[in-house]
Amino acid sequence: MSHRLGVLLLNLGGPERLEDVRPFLYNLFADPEIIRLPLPWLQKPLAWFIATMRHRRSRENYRQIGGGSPIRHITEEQANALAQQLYQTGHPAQVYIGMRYWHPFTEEAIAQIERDGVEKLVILPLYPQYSISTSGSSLRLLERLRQTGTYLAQIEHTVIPYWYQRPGYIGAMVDLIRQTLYGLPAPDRVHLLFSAHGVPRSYVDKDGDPYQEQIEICVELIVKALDCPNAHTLTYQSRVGPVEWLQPYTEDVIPELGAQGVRDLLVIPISFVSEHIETLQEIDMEYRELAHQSGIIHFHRVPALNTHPRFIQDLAAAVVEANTASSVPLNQVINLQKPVKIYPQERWQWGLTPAAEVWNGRLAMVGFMALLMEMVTGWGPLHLVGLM
Ligand SMILES: C=CC1=C(C)c2cc3[nH]c(cc4nc(cc5[nH]c(cc1n2)c(C)c5CCC(=O)O)C(CCC(=O)O)=C4C)c(C)c3C=C
Ligand SMILES: [Fe+2]
Ligand SMILES: [Fe+2]
Repeated sequence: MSHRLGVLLLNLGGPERLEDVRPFLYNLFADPEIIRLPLPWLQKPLAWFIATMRHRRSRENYRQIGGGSPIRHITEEQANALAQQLYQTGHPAQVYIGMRYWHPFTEEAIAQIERDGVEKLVILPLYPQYSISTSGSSLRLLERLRQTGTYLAQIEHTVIPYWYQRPGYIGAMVDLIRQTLYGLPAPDRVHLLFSAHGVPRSYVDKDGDPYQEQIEICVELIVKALDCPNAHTLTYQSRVGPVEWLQPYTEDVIPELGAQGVRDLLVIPISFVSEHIETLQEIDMEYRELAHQSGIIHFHRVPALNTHPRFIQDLAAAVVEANTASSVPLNQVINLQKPVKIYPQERWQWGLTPAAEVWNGRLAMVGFMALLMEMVTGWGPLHLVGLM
């Protein structure tokens, strides 16, 4: 029995034009998986506020990479390559893209899946490692869409929650690293710097986010398969906001390596599978400049996988395996992450516990004073701690 198969690729999305930056940032910060507030009613005003304060700086970064994010374009190429690979291996499927914070939105993808009459859906986040803030956020949105009775409720679905350990993906990464490394004039002098996107430390320590563990195992698998004598370090980049994120920070380690005498550095972005602002601007521009200031003479970066054939073949294989194995439903994936604490604010809403009341009072006062102060003076605690 053959079902009409669909594959839904999940990704973050990015602004396509400079005018999109502010509404994109609003969508991102309005997501409780990205900023976790104990008070649900503060989420949207705060998102508006941060988007308003941050968009100029963020827009300047997007301007430096040509006026918008390439993430949609590249994800579309990945979707086309995946559809072609599936077709050629005898598993024809329609491939859809559902972005979390920009077009094409996940809701739009589900509407198209309905129009096409897809009967079985394989859900594939384009994040190799699972984080509450990325795959978790998208899957939770889908689960909400399922529970509210959209077309998703009527069809069979299965989730591939992470795939950081798949030999095909590891092999594709090793291919790309070798290509870049052995294209350099003195490969044996090169220090390998694996740079993963960070998350707040509390996601891992308090909420059980498996992200850090998956990143660490992934890097070890790559290093083992790479089988070369070069020294390597794992760091975390792109910190936003006041709280502590996973350490060590990329921007601290680059000067340390320079001080230790490293002169040749190869940066390997590890949590992204397509080029986007954090590779093209943060690594290629900011970290390059930092490296040169730190005495590192030769600074290079391994390109993102994009449509690397071995990578696409492995995604196709993962889809076929998921489609033939017993299905992994959305609610099971989300529950699997126990004791992950997701949407704490929903819990706050239900119970007017003493703790909630104390926090309500306390935070309402402090929060509003701070917001007012910033709005009036343009300078306040949020500003100081670097969210903007
Ligand atoms: C594995 C990848 C990613 C993780 C983990 C992640 C967590 C995370 N991100 C922010 C804040 C921002 N992210 C932004 C853009 C952005 N982030 C990722 C990936 C991960 N984020 C991608 C692919 C993109 C899109 C890039 C593009 O090309 O457009 C932004 C906007 C850009 C900027 O202003 O710097 C913000 C802000 C948080 C707070 C977080 C974990 C809680
Ligand atoms: Fe991010
Ligand atoms: Fe980021």
